[in-house]
Amino acid sequence: MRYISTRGQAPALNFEDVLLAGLASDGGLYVPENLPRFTVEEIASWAGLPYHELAFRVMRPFVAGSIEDADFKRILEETYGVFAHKAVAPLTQLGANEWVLELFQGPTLAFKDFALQLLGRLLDHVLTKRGERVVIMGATSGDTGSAAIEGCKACDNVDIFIMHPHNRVSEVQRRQMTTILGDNIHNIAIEGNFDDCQEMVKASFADQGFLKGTRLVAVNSINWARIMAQIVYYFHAALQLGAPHRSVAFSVPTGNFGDIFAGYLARNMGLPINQLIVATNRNDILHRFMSGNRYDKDTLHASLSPSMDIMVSSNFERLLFDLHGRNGAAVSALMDAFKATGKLAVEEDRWTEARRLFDSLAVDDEGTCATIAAVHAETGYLLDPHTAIGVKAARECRRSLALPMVVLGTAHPVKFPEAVEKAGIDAVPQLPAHLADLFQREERCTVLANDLKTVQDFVSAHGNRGKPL
Ligand SMILES: Cc1ncc(COP(=O)(O)O)c(C=O)c1O
Ligand SMILES: N[C@@H](CCOP(=O)(O)O)C(=O)O
Repeated sequence: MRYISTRGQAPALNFEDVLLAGLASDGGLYVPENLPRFTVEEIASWAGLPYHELAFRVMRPFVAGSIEDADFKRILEETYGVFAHKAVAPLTQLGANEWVLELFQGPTLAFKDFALQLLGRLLDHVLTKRGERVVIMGATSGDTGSAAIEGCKACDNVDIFIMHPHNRVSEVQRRQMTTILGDNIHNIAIEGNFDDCQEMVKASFADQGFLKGTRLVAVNSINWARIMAQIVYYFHAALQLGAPHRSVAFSVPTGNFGDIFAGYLARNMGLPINQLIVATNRNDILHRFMSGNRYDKDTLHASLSPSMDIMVSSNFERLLFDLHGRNGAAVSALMDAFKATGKLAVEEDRWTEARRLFDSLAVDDEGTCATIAAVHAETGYLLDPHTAIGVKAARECRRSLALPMVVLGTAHPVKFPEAVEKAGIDAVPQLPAHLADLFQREERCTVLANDLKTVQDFVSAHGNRGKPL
């Protein structure tokens, strides 16, 4: 499998090189040159497989030629073996034909574990084979950071730098990152917002002089391997609900557009998905695009669903690439114009094409709390604020009551006690046993100004097991 850039100018890479990358050298994102497509018979034959075996079948075409089958099988079994639930991603029924896919059974209690526990193991495998050390720089609004640190903490060949917006992640999220101590783990609180952190990661890929020759790797969803691993659970959920002989709809709490883009790819690989709902909080640039063809930058607001406090949505570019007939020059021109003006719209027929599959809704904090409270009263089930936004959007935007609607349960409510309390629910859940002493653990974190050079100087001063590069 070869991977090409959405901007058409960077060299094509194989899976191993795309895993060890981030943004392409032309500023674009890597996508598979040709997407595998499975037949109805093939998909049907996967019903009932354990999660890691399904994962092998769905992802094998993407890694073939770079990772040996036997190694990949072993890595997948190890990755999903650490999840708390034996189904890995259990489905819980909320209402009539309405389900939550619990993606928070991994070690850091959010959907990021599905890709990042795998990414850490794949990096370890490839870097050990090559005898190469790398630096990772990642931006997090709360969940990617802890999952990436957990996934990479045992990798001898990695120094990982995670930037989060200072005071804009929940306390549980912050402690999940800052209490993992190791001389190759570096938490940075940036005096800015998530977009500032993400922009610094992207700018660092464009100019890597500060790394003095050490390779830079991404753990955010700009890294193709993140998206690849997230495709699997769409198959896992849909197969349990009658696919491929029946269509299924998904409502996806959305920020960087990575998770829902994985659903879009699952559909293009043959899974019958009839609707994808983009569920955002009040940071609603994607809802404004889906509902009115306006992708215009706005002020980034802090909300009760902090992981989705994102404005510039990385993976939207991957959708634009497909909407423009995979024409890199057209995407490059659009992205240049967006950088200059902060605004983007596409031709009417391309937007109509997107609307055939996607619907959207923006839900404010009040609507989020009301949904947590209503679902708790109806069923006793406690939603986290991100999943609550997905449920609200599913209920408002659903096209067919006859088809199953699956809401991606992207995080465990224990990570967001503030939203649970604001929803009027007293019984805030307990941290699971492996995190029970989280509030007693020592924290290590450096606060830095919202300034690229300051951050890059910090990375070059600590990028070799805490010592200078
Ligand atoms: C809990 C949670 N829900 C939803 C999202 C949005 O996912 P995506 O950025 O892939 O759109 C995120 C972070 O990205 C998250 O951490
Ligand atoms: N919500 C994310 C933001 C980063 O998104 P990513 O999927 O591109 O890593 C987070 O929790 O950090």
